[in-house]
Amino acid sequence: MRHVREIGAASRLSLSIGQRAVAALHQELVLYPKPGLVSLVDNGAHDDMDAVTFLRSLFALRRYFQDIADAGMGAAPFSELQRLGIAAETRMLKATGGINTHRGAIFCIGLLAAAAGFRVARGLSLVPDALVGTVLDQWGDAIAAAAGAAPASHGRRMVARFRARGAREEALAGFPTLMEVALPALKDTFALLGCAERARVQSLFAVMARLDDTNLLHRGGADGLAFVRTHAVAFLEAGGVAAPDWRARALVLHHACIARHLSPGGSADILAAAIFVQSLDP
Ligand SMILES: CC(C)(COP(=O)(O)OP(=O)(O)OC[C@H]1O[C@@H](n2cnc3c(N)ncnc32)[C@H](O)[C@@H]1O)[C@@H](O)C(=O)NCCC(=O)NCCS
Ligand SMILES: Nc1ncnc2c1ncn2[C@@H]1O[C@H](COP(=O)(O)OP(=O)(O)OP(=O)(O)O)[C@@H](O)[C@H]1O
Repeated sequence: MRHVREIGAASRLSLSIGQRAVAALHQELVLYPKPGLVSLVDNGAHDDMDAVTFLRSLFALRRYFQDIADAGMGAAPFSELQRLGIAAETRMLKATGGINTHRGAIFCIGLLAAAAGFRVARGLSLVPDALVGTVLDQWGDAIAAAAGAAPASHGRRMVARFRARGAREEALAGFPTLMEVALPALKDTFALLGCAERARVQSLFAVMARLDDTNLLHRGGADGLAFVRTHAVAFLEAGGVAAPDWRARALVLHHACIARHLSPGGSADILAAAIFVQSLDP
C-alpha cells in the first residue's frame, strides 16, 4: 500500500511539472505584441501556422512533458530523453500537419522538466541555477556527444555558417540567455511594475537583443538577426515596457518584422522556458 501511495505521489509531481510546461507555452502563445511571432491576435510573419496550430500542438504535447519529468525522476540516460523528444516531435508534426511549432521547446523545456523531475524526486530545491546544473551534470556529456550525430536542420546550418550558439549550444553553455537575461528581466520588471504581461514582453525583448536566434538567421541571415537585435536594444533603451508608449513601439517592430518575414522563434522558446522555470520556484 505504501508503495502504491509513493507511486501516486511521484506521478502527481510529474503531472504538475508537465502542466506547468504546457501552461508556460500557452502563456507565451497568448502574449501580444510579440515581434513577428504567432499570437491569438495574428500570425505574425508566419503564413503556414496560426494560434490554432499551436493549440493543437500543445494538446498533443501534454503527455510528453509529464513523461520526460518522470524519466528525470528515474535518472534516465539522455538516450531515453531523446527517444521521448523524437516521439513528441512526431506527435507535434502529426497534430500540425507537418509544421514545426514546438521543436525548440520540446528540447529546451523538455530538458528542464527532466531536471525538475530528477530534483523533486530527491527532495532537492528547484531554484533555476540548480535545475540547469542538473541538466549539465546528468546529461551534458551525452547532449554534446549527440550533437555530432544530429541530422541536418535549419538550426545546424545556421550554427555552422554563422558560428552561432543555437539551441543545443545554449543548453550546453548552461542556458546563459535564459539565466542571465530572460529570468532577471522577468523578475525585475515584475518587481518594478507588478504586471506579468509587461514583464513577459520586457523579457522577450531582452532575449531578442542578445540571443543567436537561428530562426532569424535562417529567415534573414546576419542582417535579419542584426535588424531585430538593434530594434530590441532601442526598445529597451527607450525605457522598455516602463515607457508610456511601450505598446505602440512594440507594435512598430511587430509590423516591421512581418514586412521582412522575420520571426524570433528561438527567443519565444527562451521566454517560455523562463516562465516555466519561474513557475517551479515562484
Ligand atoms: C536540438 C534541437 C532543438 C535541434 O536544434 P537545431 O538547432 O539543430 O534545429 P532547428 O532548426 O530545428 O531549431 C530548433 C529550434 O530551436 C529554437 N532556437 C533557435 N535558436 C535558438 C537559440 N539560440 N537558443 C535556443 N533555442 C533556439 C527555435 O525554436 C528553433 O526552431 C532538437 O530539435 C533536437 O535535437 N531534436 C531531436 C530530438 C531530441 O534530441 N530531443 C531531446 C529531448 S530532451
Ligand atoms: N509564438 C510563436 N510564433 C512563432 N514561432 C514560435 C512561437 N513560439 C515559439 N516559436 C518557435 O519558432 C519555431 C518556428 O519558426 P519557423 O517557422 O521560422 O521555423 P522552421 O519551421 O524551422 O522554418 P521555416 O518555416 O522558416 O522553413 C518553432 O520551433 C517554435 O519553437
